[in-house]
Amino acid sequence: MSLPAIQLEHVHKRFVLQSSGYAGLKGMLGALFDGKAPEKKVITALDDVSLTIQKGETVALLGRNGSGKSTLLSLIANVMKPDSGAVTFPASADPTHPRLAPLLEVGAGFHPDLTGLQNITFNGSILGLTRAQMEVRRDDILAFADFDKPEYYTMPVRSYSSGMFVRLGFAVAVHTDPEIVLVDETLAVGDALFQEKCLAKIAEFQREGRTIVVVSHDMEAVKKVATRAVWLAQARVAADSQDVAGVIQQYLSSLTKDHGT
Ligand SMILES: Nc1ncnc2c1ncn2[C@@H]1O[C@H](COP(=O)(O)OP(=O)(O)OP(=O)(O)O)[C@@H](O)[C@H]1O
Repeated sequence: MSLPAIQLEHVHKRFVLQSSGYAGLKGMLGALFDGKAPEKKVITALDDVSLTIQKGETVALLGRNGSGKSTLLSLIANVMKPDSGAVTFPASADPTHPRLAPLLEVGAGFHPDLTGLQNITFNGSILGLTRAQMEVRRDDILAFADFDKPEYYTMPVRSYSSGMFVRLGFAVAVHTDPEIVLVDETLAVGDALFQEKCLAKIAEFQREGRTIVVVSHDMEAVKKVATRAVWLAQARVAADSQDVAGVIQQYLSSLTKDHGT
């Protein structure tokens, strides 16, 4: 049996919110005058979640708003740490830092004052590739982003439209030879044509046997692309199976039950 691509073991994640009725300085002063400490609200986003994802699987995370899907993606993307438990990547050459394409907040690693061209190497280095590796990919990245005007390359990215920004961010992320691809479907990238191109790229990643984790509320899309579905409910895994249609059915019937119909 080969080593898993992603392993989550007994992962817990909580968020602590300070709530004093007022936010910021006003809240602190209010609390001082009232003589009361601000109240704390603890939100459990993930509660003892264990998952083993094999190389080449396309896993869809399903669940209602607030069930913990984005938190789970952020932990895999290493933008957040679990409070306890472990997230590792045993099949990767570096089991703590695999090559990831986090298609979550694309362009988040761009420096606003650098040009598009400079950001390709800058963002690439954040995603684990050398300058030389990014330079080889540069023309493909610019073509993928539909940057057909040379002035786009030399403008600082702070003057890009939001569409140009995410197109370049997406193009860089998908050209980093990722072992693991993380997709948040709420990411609306570019126009309909560009979205089609993104979906085609994800299908290519699947054919190449890369590991994909996708968060989606679009059950038809999940049925088409996922090889396994994980339903999160109230911060825990409620169902996990390669019978994707079966997990969707369980999830959807829980929604109808909750609405009393
Ligand atoms: N940075 C944060 N600070 C405080 N609470 C947070 C933070 N991020 C998430 N939460 C809380 O953790 C819980 C899980 O949130 P998460 O975004 O993971 O859910 P989700 O399933 O992705 O929801 P959605 O379908 O709406 O995107 C929610 O109650 C949310 O309010």
